[in-house]
Amino acid sequence: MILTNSTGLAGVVAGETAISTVGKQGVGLTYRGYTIEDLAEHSTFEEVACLLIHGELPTPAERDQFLAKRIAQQRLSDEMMSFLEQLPDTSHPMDVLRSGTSLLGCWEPEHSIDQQQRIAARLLAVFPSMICYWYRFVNDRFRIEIESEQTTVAGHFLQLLHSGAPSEVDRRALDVALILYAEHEFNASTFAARVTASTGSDLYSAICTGIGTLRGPLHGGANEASMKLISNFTDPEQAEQGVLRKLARREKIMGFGHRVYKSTDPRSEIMKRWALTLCKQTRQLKTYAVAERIETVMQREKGLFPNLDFYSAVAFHCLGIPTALFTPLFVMARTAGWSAHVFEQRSNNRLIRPTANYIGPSQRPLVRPHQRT
Ligand SMILES: CC(=O)SCCNC(=O)CCNC(=O)[C@H](O)C(C)(C)COP(=O)(O)OP(=O)(O)OC[C@H]1O[C@@H](n2cnc3c(N)ncnc32)[C@H](O)[C@@H]1OP(=O)(O)O
Ligand SMILES: O=C([O-])CC(=O)C(=O)O
Repeated sequence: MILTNSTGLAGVVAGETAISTVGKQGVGLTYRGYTIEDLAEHSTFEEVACLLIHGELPTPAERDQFLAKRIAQQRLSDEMMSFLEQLPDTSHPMDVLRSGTSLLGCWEPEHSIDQQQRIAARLLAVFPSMICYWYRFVNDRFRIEIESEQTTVAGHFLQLLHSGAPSEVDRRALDVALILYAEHEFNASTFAARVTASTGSDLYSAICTGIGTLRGPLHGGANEASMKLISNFTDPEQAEQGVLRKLARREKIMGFGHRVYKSTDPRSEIMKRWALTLCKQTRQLKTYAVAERIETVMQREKGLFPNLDFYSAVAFHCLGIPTALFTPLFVMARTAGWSAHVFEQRSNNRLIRPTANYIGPSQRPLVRPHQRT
């Protein structure tokens, strides 16, 4: 038996993948051999989703076909809209997506593995409709029109949220964020989704597992926590003092550090440039200055660098996206990666079931209820 004392499975190789490489020798990220820098510069989220799900970048004809199908796949059934309207106003948006996914699994079940790619495409297309329909209903008491001429996740999401077509800069900024969020090897939510898939379960269940695991602040929830932190400060000096106080109390600063990357998260550098563009455009350079000062303090005091969640929070904020929808955006992107991993797990499956090092009491006689004191 191989025994590891690594808490949190840090550094443990738990399987093989041909989908992405994260931090080989501590740096860099590739999706199926393409660098994240190239994909963020020259590709779109829909192309990246095809790359992850089908294994190769689409030809222009395949891409157009994928986009054309999206319009129908974005639709919400009357039953789904009625369900979303009945959820409590206080629901956590991640619970809305997780519950919506479960229900879709009841209405459009996966009967056979041949349907897996169609279901992944449907989930990618329907998530912006689902979350925006619910959000606008709860906050504006308004039933939005789900039809939009937007053929991309980024465009559709922004159009439904703001009731108007986004500018090209805004749409592209969100598109790039989705590319960066789409896939990340054996991160906690993807690994959890693979465990679910390894039992022979359906794709909807694996995606629900991913959503539930992503929600926590140590993983996807960090983008919302980062924004809450940044919003506490009105200027860089105040931010420096606030972060120093938190560090003195041994509190974690969300949006910093990473399990695999050791000196930088390559996605953060790309997102930081977009955050600056958007802060300039919306005249929120104070917010950018606060974020940059937090980065400086974290580097100086802890040697820690921002991960993707930190500057994504600034960019999403400038796009007028409510903080509560930041982690759902992560879901919209990561569904591509989760799906690719489920397909890969299924293609060469063996039940994922490690063993534990028992540290409880040694065997002992049962004490009957009347003898217990
Ligand atoms: C897209 C993503 O999901 S990226 C991750 C998003 N999550 C966050 O941003 C949450 C904040 N960051 C963290 O909690 C961690 O850095 C993680 C969860 C990302 C990685 O965790 P691990 O590899 O388990 O590192 P761990 O939490 O053990 O930290 C190691 C040391 O660095 C410190 N540290 C790590 N991250 C931070 C942080 N953000 N703020 C302050 N200290 C930190 C820890 O306190 C610990 O210090 P100690 O050894 O003195 O106790
Ligand atoms: O890889 C991780 O542990 C977390 C992360 O950055 C991601 O899932 O994008």
